[in-house]
Amino acid sequence: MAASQTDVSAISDALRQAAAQADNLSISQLLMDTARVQKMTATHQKLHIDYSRQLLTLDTLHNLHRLADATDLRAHINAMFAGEKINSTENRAVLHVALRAPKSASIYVDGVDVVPNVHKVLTDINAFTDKVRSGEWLGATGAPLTDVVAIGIGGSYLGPEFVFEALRMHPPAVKAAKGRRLRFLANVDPVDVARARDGLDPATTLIVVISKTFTTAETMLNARTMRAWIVDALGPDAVSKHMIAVSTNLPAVQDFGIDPANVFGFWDWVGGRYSVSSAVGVVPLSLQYGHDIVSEFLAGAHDMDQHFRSAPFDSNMPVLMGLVGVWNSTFLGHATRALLPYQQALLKLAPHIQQVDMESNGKSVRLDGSALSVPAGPINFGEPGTNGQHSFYQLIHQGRVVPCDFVGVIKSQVPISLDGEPVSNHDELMSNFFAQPDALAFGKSAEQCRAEGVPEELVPHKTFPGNRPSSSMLIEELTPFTAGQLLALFEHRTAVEGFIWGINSFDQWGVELGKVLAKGVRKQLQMSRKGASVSGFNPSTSALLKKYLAGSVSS
Ligand SMILES: O=P(O)(O)OC[C@H]1O[C@](O)(CO)[C@@H](O)[C@@H]1O
Repeated sequence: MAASQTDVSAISDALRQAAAQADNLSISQLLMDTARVQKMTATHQKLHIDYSRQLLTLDTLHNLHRLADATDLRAHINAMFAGEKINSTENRAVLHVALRAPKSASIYVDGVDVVPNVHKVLTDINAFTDKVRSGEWLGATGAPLTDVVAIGIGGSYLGPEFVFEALRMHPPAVKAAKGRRLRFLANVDPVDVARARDGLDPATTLIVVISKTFTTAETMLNARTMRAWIVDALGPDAVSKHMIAVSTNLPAVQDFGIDPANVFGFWDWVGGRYSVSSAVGVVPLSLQYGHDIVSEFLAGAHDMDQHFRSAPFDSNMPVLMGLVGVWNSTFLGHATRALLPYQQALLKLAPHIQQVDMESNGKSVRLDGSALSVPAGPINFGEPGTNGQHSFYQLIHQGRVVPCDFVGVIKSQVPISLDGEPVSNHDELMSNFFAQPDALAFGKSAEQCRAEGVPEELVPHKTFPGNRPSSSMLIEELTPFTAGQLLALFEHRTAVEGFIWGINSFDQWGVELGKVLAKGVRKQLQMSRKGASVSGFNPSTSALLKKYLAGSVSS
């Protein structure tokens, strides 16, 4: 891709100069400019975003768009959709968009159209999950399998859990899930095993082992643990009825003892954290909600893919959110950003986006291996409102500056209105959604405090500096379709930022070292349980290990 380095440097210089003067800008004054506010909004179907509370002039926005052009953002997006191997350190295409493409589409990797295979797997999943849901597929005792434990971690867990929670109270999903339970088992902590199977009966439980590699230590130990639970209760032959898998590693699944007929595949061009639209999400979600609902979710994600691919950048939601992210992170130097959905059904959005964004853009080198000279991906965190208000909002109002992404829903999935209350419960929630961005932007001056009669010694404590940036997104209603749009929107925001920074957002070498060191510790614990002394570690780790071994039992 032939980005002009001269242009990029010149535009970056202009943006750096604007950032150096950003302290002179006042969000409250910028917000009085109606034309600017109108310009800094975008609507796509049932999604609307307002980023006018960013510390950003129209000139700077223009320069961010120039930066997008100079870094060949359009070409990068096209390369991703075209199946080019843009994950260069793993020599892989990045095609989660193919997972939700319609049957009529064609997307090629190494000269092979992948769309027919995607739909073949979807058809197989539909057939299998229909059988389980209808009671045609029975467990070893002849009982229907009403409960599902999905074992997986990272991308093989967080996305499916986000969608599961987003739809849990959506009335059609509630109806479709009647009589069924879906649990997730991610952590290798035995407490998580106990929590996942608490109250479940092996005779009515289906275990779905989800792992792209089928080598992830946590998932494999949890899978062996749950296999033992099934075998102890129902005998070894029960495994074929009670355990299925989702993986790209068929031989390893077979070695584990799962019937190859009950394995749903995907492909190396699906990154773990981008895999919720593959069998990784589709199998557990279809078991719970049925494939009609899951199809709507995929259609929503596809719709956002199309918007991302074809909308002009000045109305392209993922691009606009990405440009804001680059401005805040690289130019204004904000190390964090918060994702604050005012919607309990989105309680797992922030944990999922944490992985999508931080595993993707938590990088310090460019694609060519040279060191990045500017900070890239920020620390992402978040919590649903209003819970977060009673947790960490103190800091975001009066402590550090944290750019915030507020997400609100117009129509509640489960409206409640009580006689005698001034507003409905949802309006109460949304009062906070509208108030918080203004509290961050406008703050409260010492003069306002004094005018309210605040004692002088308390004035500094009760003053809010304001001028804190945020964006607000409104979604008409949270449905499978809009949940899919939302997922793809945040996936593509991350890609936009990574493309502009010139990093590889699709590898994750940073997770490897800790896994390797854990192997050495595991070996030491195994030997020490048989009496060997601790050796080969630094003094701090040795002392901690000895304390652990002295205080714990081996089981
Ligand atoms: O699906 P797998 O192969 O078990 O991997 C699980 C997770 O582990 C990672 O490789 C590293 O944490 C993630 O990228 C991935 O989502």
